[in-house]
This record gives sequence, structure tokens and C-alpha cells, in this order.
Amino acid sequence: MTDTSKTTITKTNNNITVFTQEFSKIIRHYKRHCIYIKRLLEETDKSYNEINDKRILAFEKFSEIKLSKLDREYINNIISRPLALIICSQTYNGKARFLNELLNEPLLPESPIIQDNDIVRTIRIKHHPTTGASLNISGSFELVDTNGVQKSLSWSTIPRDDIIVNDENDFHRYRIDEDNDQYETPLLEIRKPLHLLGNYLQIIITPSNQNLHINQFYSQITEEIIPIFIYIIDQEILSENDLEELRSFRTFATNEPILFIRIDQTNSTNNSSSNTDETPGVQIFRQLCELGFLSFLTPESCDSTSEINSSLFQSDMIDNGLSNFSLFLNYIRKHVDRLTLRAVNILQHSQELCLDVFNDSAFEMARDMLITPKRLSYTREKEKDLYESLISLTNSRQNEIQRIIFEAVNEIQEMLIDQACSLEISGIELTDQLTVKTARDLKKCTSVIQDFVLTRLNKAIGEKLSCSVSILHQDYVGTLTRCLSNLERNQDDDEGSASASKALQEILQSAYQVNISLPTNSNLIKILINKMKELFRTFSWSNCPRIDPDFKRSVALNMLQNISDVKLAKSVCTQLNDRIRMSHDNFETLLKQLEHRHSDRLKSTEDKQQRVRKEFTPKIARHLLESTSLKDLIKYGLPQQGREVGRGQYGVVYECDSWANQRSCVLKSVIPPDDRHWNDLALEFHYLRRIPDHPRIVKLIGSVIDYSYRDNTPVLLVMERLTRDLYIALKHKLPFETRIHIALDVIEGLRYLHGLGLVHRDIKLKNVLLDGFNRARITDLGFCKPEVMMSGSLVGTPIHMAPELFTSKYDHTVDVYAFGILFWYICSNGIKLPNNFDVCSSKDVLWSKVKQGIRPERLNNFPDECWEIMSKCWDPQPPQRPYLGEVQEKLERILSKTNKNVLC
Ligand SMILES: Nc1ncnc2c1ncn2[C@@H]1O[C@H](COP(=O)(O)OP(=O)(O)OP(=O)(O)O)[C@@H](O)[C@H]1O
Repeated sequence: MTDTSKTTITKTNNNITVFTQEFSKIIRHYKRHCIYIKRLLEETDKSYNEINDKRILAFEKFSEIKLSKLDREYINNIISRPLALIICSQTYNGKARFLNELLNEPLLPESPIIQDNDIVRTIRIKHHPTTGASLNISGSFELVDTNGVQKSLSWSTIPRDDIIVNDENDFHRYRIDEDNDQYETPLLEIRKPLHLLGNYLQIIITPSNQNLHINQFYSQITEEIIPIFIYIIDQEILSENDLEELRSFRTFATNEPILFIRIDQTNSTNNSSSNTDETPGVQIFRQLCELGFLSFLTPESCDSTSEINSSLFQSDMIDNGLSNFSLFLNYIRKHVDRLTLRAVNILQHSQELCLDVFNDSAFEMARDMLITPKRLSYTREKEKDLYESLISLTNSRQNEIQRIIFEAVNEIQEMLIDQACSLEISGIELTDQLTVKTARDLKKCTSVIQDFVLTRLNKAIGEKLSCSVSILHQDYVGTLTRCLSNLERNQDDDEGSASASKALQEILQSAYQVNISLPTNSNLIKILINKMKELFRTFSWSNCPRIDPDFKRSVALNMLQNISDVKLAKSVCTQLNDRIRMSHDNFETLLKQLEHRHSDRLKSTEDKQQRVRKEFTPKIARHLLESTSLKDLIKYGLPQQGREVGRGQYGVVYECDSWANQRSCVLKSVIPPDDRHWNDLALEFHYLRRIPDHPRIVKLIGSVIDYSYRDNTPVLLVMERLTRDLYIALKHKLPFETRIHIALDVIEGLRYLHGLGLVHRDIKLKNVLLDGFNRARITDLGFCKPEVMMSGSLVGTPIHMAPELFTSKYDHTVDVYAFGILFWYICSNGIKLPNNFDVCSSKDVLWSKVKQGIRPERLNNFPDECWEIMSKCWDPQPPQRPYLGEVQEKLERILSKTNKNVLC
């Protein structure tokens, strides 16, 4: 049940004005929140459209962040439809009594004018400057002049005849469900000046005793409004009919909560059918728990982690509702807040997702820009190695190839000659003595035997050569192919370039698979045959030889004996060389094309990355700041500004006693002067909010944008309150041990941030805050960003800025540098500038000195270990700076040494 701790507003007393004011305030706030939501939706949509138009994200990624149809519908309904209190009850009189009490006027006739079994039509009540009434069927107005309403506009209570359905005679009945014999009767719409309702709220009184299924009624009335269901209980117990109606409500309006209001019974006759000893309120509470509307558990014990889940909209019950309207107001406030919170949650969720997608894609783009050039140069290098190895192989191994040819000839010689002896020569006419008749035939016989021998020979030589080079190329081709296919994948959807990469792979394969294709390579065979033929041109024949096995043997033998291994080897090598060279040239041309394409693509990737980082991330972060702040405003209202605590460059910090259930906070009020500052603030807020709580980082409690100012809208960041900053603490001096503890705390906080991929970029005395025990926390994450999102801008506080910050290329080690300077102050136990910096007349002089290697001087009281830490931290070379883990270990050693000394 609703808590009763709030101040009670009793409607029967003279504080009706307070009630009206409170009620109107709730509705006004709700409406204002709806207007903010509308603006936020429009702005988010505008940014999303730009992201889509400029193809900043791939289609699938964009679909992920877009609002779903259902979510959009929900938000659109919230921002465009009026609220309506839907008043239901066990009896007509229950509704009438509640409404009259709520409006503080007898608008609806009560018992005995209306009897419990009268059929009463649906009544809609709206605020309007002039009084009027009409009958209305499913949204279409139908002015009816039959009954009293139109005739006497001066009534204060609606005449009985106008709200009663004269069953048989009511010609405005429409059958809406043939099967269940259900009718829709015209709704009575009452318009009159009702300031309690204003323009954004209406009241609908549900019909009584009509054969209208609640489901049917629900879908008719909820089409144009946002409903708030109120169920008046004016009997001792819920009857079977009531239970049935509520059960069916539960099944079709699963997520709609109901506020049950128990009021005194109209007639005091005890009509309870129950025979338990429980008081009526308890019985009804039990019945509602059984129906699933209420729970024996306290609301706090229910899971309330996801506000997006509308099933968490809880029903509630108020006892004695007519005498305690403050509980009613509380419920309405909570209910409308949940409605708007859900809408803001939807937007916030989508914006957060969008920023996550941006972060991932910025990371992917950075990786692509780093790796692709490396892949290209690797490909170039490896192909060059392969090319050179193969060329040198073919040159240096001419002897080996010669030996291979020699071996191949020897190995197959005998078998080849035997096969040649039995070779059938077709298409030649021989004499009885097996001699040829013409010189042409003799030539043909010789040629057939020669071709036979050559083909076999080539095959044997090819196979041997193939084995000799395959080992070499396998290693290279595999890696190169993988590298190329990666390059090809990076070509995105650019068809032309993808096929170039494919062509490149093909060239690579064919160039270095020359040995494999050798046996079937027609060019090479032809050359070998011609070579052979040349060798055989000197061969002379005796007159008309017999084309018998001896002849065939001698032709084959002669051929084999006259083969010159040297010449053949030379020819093979030349062929291989030519082919490899040609493929290499092709490869180079295509690789150049590929490089060009990649360089164009990477340029556009870089543009995209810049836009994501500099334009769209801040834009969406700003929408997100607005939705998160709106959520906090709805939930906790505006924080109360207390005494001023301090001032920074960008805002004033005030005390704030409590806000969002947190005691002791500070309120940093920042008025961003322009879009750039707005964006910076939004980004700070975004990254800060995502950092899980850590004892070494100042906790951000929430934020609110105070829209009550027309221009110069202040953004109020609410944070936990600490005691003082390190600047003030050192001004008043601290013991050595405390200071080392503080240094360790800062290191711990920095390690935590770096572990999350974030760089703080503004470590300085004023950004280290101390609690009552002098334990430190890092604050002011205004420049804190993920490394991939940093665009190399020059940020920070001059004396703490590492020299590479001026080169636009830097990383998390700028925080190590800044810690070095901070540690100098910690060791100096004061706030006086190092002399070496103090002598600089301006920021520019200081920076130029820092670039030349000037650093703070060593003071007399610096122990060696401490000096060593700071000197290493501010090393001009970022990679030379120590890991923070090492610094931590060293500080811990210093601390334990100090403790021992103290003990001694
Ligand atoms: N959470 C806090 N608790 C207590 N005091 C705080 C807190 N945050 C800030 N302060 C005080 O308010 C002062 C101003 O803080 P703010 O963050 O606005 O500026 P800054 O860090 O000094 O300078 P800058 O504007 O350059 O970041 C701080 O120096 C500190 O003394």
C-alpha cells in the first residue's frame, strides 16, 4: 500500500486549493517533460538522419541503434495524447462519489437518483471554457437533442436522463460483436470549465451494467489517450463479477497498473458474503494479491533495476481514499513520472548504443589505418623476396636442372625405347617389305615416333622439376595469399577493388605455380619439341628404311642420345625466368593499384573517423546528456544550491545537502558558452557516467539541465562532496607518509582509468580531492577520453603538459608525465612553482623550455627514490616513462621504509 508519511491533504477540509495546485503542478510537470521528450526525439532523429545520409555507419550498425517501431510509437503517444483518468468501480455510485469529491462539485448524480442496476453510459469529462455536452460514438461527434443536457446547460449535476441508457429505446446503439451480443452505446461528453483538469487531462467514467466486455471498452477508449486506471472499491469485498472483470483486464492490459481506492460503502448494510474474521480492507488486499495486482512484498524488495520494463509500473491501493487525497496525488505523480521516464529511457538507451557503436567503429577504423599500410608493405616485401629467390633459383640451379633432365632421360630411356618399338603408326601405306612408299610418309613416321618420345620425355622432366621448386614457394604463397585476402576484405563494398585483389591473387598463384603447370603447359612443350626437332634435323636416313621395330627403336634411341641436357636446361631456365619476371611485373602493377585504392579508402576512413570523433560523438553525447539529465530531473527534481565551495575555469562548485537519496553532495554549475563547450561537457559527462564506481575516482551522482533559464542554460553536475583539494592541503603542509599515500591513491585511480582505455589528460593538484582521512580521489574528467577517440587536441594545464602533446600524437603516458610533475609538488610539500618553471615569462616560453628538456629542479628534501620516480615519469620519450604498476611498487617500498623508520 502507498506510504502515508507525506503530508496529508484532506479534500474535505479547506485546503482544496492546495490539492488543485498540487494536482495541476503534477500535470504541468508531466506536460513539460513531454515537451522536452518531443524536442529530444526530434533532435536525436535529426542526428540519426545525418548519420544515415552521410553513411557514417554500416547499414547493420545503423539498424541496431534506430528506435524500434514499438518504442517510437510509445514515445509518440506520450508526446501527443492527453492523459485520462479512467474511473472504474464496483458500482456506479462508487464512481460518482469519487468523481464529485475529486472535482469538489456534484457533477454526477448519486444514489438514490441513480440505482445500482441502472444502465449508465460512458462519460467523458473535459475542461473547456464553455459548458456543453454531446453524445459521441467511437470518436465521431453526434450532437443529440433528445435529452436534458442540451436543453439546460445551466445544470450543475448532469440530469439522470442523459446518463442512463434507455435500453430498448436507445436508437444509438450499435452492435459491435455479433457473437457476444455486444453493443456500443453513445458516450456522453461533458465539457465545462474544470481547472483541475486543464488542457492535458480528461476523465472517463466507465459504463455500468452494460453488456460490454471490458476488453472492448478498453480498446475503444485507449485509442486517443494515455490512461491512468482508478478502481473505486465501495463494497466490503470484490464480487465474482468484479473479480472476473479484473482478471480479464489483467490478461489484455498486462502492463497497465491500477490504483485501487477503497471508500466507505454507500449504504451501511453489511452485504459481505465473506464469513472470515478479516477486516474488509485486508480481505480486498488479499483478493487483489491473488489476482496479481498487489504484492505482500514491499516495493523496495521488488527488482527495480530496469525502468524500461513497463511491467514494473505497480498497482497500488489506498484505504479511505476520500479523506486522504495526498496518497492519490503521490500515486499520480509516480505514475506520470514512470510514463515519461520510460520514454526517456528508450531514447537514452538508443543514444548510449549509438555512442558504443561509434567507439567500436572508431577503434576498428584506427586499427584499419594502422594495419593496412603494414599489410601492403609486407605483401610487397614478401613478393619481392619470393621473386628474387625464384630468379636466383632458376639461375643458380641450371646445373641442377640439367642433372634433373639427364636423370629423367636415363630413367625412362629403356622403357621409352621399348614402347617406341611397338608404337602403332596409323594412316601410312607400307609396301610388303614394310618400307614406305614416299619420302613424305617416311617423314611422317619419324615425326610420330619423335612426338611420342618427346611427350613422354617432357612429362618425366616436368614432374622432376616440379618437385625441385615446390618446397620453396609453398611458404611464401600461403602467407602472401592470406595477407592479400585480408587486404581484399578491407575493400568493403567497393567491387572494383575487390576484383583487383582477386586478380592479384590469381597472378600470384599462376606465377609461382609454373612448376606445377609445366607438364601441361603448351608453350613450354612446344618449345621443348622445337628444340628436340632442331637437334634431330641433322639426323640422316638410309634409303627407304623398313618401318619395323628396329627402325622405331633406332629413331627413338637416336633422339635420346642426341638430347643436349645443357641446351634443354638453359631453355627451361629461360622460360621460367621470363614467366616469373612477367608475373612479378604484373604483380607490381596490380599492387600499386591496390595501394592506391587502399590509400583512397583510408583517406575516407580517416575522414569518417574524424567526423565520428569530432562531430557525431559529441552531438550524440549532448543528446545523451540531455536525456540523462531529464531522467534525473523527473526522478529527483532540481538540486538545491548551497554555499559556494570553489570556482574553476568552467564553472562554480556549490554545496548541496542532499539529492537523489545521497547526502553531502556538491553541485558544479556550468554554463557552456558555445557548442564546443557543450560538446566537451557532454563528452566528459558521458565518459564519467560510464566509469563504474571506484574509491579513487570522485563519484558523479547525476546531472540536471535547468531549463528555467531561457539562454545560458546551466548544466548542474552533482558529485559526492569531498573535504578539500590537494592544492589547499599542500598549502597547509602534510606529513610525508600521508603524501606518499596520496600519490599511491592517484596512481591507483590512474591505473583504473587507463585500464578502461581512458586517458585523463588533466592531472594536477586541484583535480585531486581529499576526504576527511586525506585519502585521494581523482576528479574533473573534462578531458578524459578513450584513447581511440582522442583527436590529438592540445588540452591540459600548462605545467603538467607533456612535450608530445604539441605533436598531436600522444597516448596515456601523458598522464604519467603529469603525475611526475604532481609528484614533484607532493614531495615539495608545497604549492610553490618549481623555479625552473617560475622563471618562464609566459606559457609559450615554458613550453619551449619543456620541449628543450627543462624540468622542475631537485629540492634538498627529495629522497633519491622519489627523485628517480619523478625524473622517469617526465622523461621526454613517452616509451621510456615507467609503467604505473612499477611506480606503485616503488611508492609502496618508500611507504614501508618510512613506516619502519617511524617504528624504529
Ligand atoms: N566534489 C568536490 N568536493 C569538494 N570540493 C570540490 C569538489 N569538486 C570541486 N571542488 C572544489 O571546487 C573547486 C573548483 O572545481 P572545478 O572542478 O570547477 O575546477 P578546477 O578543477 O579547479 O579547474 P578547471 O576548471 O580548470 O577544471 C576545486 O578546486 C575544489 O576545491
